[in-house]
Amino acid sequence: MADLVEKSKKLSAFAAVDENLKPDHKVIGIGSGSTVVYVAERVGQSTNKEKFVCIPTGFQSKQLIIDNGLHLGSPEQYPEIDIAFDGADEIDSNLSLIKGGGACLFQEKLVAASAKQFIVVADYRKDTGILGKGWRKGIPIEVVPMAYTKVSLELSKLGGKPNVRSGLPGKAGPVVTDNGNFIIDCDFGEISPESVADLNSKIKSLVGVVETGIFVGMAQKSYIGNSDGTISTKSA
Ligand SMILES: O=C(CO)[C@H](O)[C@H](O)COP(=O)(O)O
Repeated sequence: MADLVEKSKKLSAFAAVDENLKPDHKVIGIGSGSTVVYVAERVGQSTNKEKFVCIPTGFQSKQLIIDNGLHLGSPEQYPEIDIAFDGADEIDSNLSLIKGGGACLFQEKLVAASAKQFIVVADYRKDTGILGKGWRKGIPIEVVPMAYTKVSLELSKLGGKPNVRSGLPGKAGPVVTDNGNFIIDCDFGEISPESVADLNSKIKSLVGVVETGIFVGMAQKSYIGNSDGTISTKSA
């Protein structure tokens, strides 16, 4: 099972890079997580790799770029990105995503929003069609630390079950993001594809919320590695 999942991650990542990375691309967004490890590996195998500048979505992503011998850039230097690749925690039928399982959602959204093309790579477990169906930990929401109780209260009023993400066993107290903030995981149950944008706007409007892990209308194409060794693609 674990081997099948790993193979499908690699399959999706390699196919996404091979089919979408073009000779005229210069600035590439590299996401976070275990699937993107294979994206960075494939980009690093490119004969053109010297001319790429790669923009990370967090600390792990930065290390992947360096370890694969790629040039590192920053979002400040490159507000326009030719193409970005990233993983997802769940994907719905409209290519809306839950992201932030690795607590990198702010920079992931910044990079995706700066990219002309945003491609999602994932194994077959992520493609459930409905957000909240397979990913039961809740929507990751990055909040300014001093606002976490206020935001939690308001998320409850919106019908969610908020939970500040713990840093245990590695750290006593909450997870602290690369930006010095907390993550609230808020369970809203299953979210129909039609109501995702509205829920996202409501969460985003709460004072203290830096960004949500709901990505609506951002992914242009998904590459899903299936358990039988095939790949399914979908375009928005
Ligand atoms: O959003 C993310 C990190 O914040 C990741 O993209 C998401 O968690 C998917 O990770 P993986 O490829 O390991 O399943």
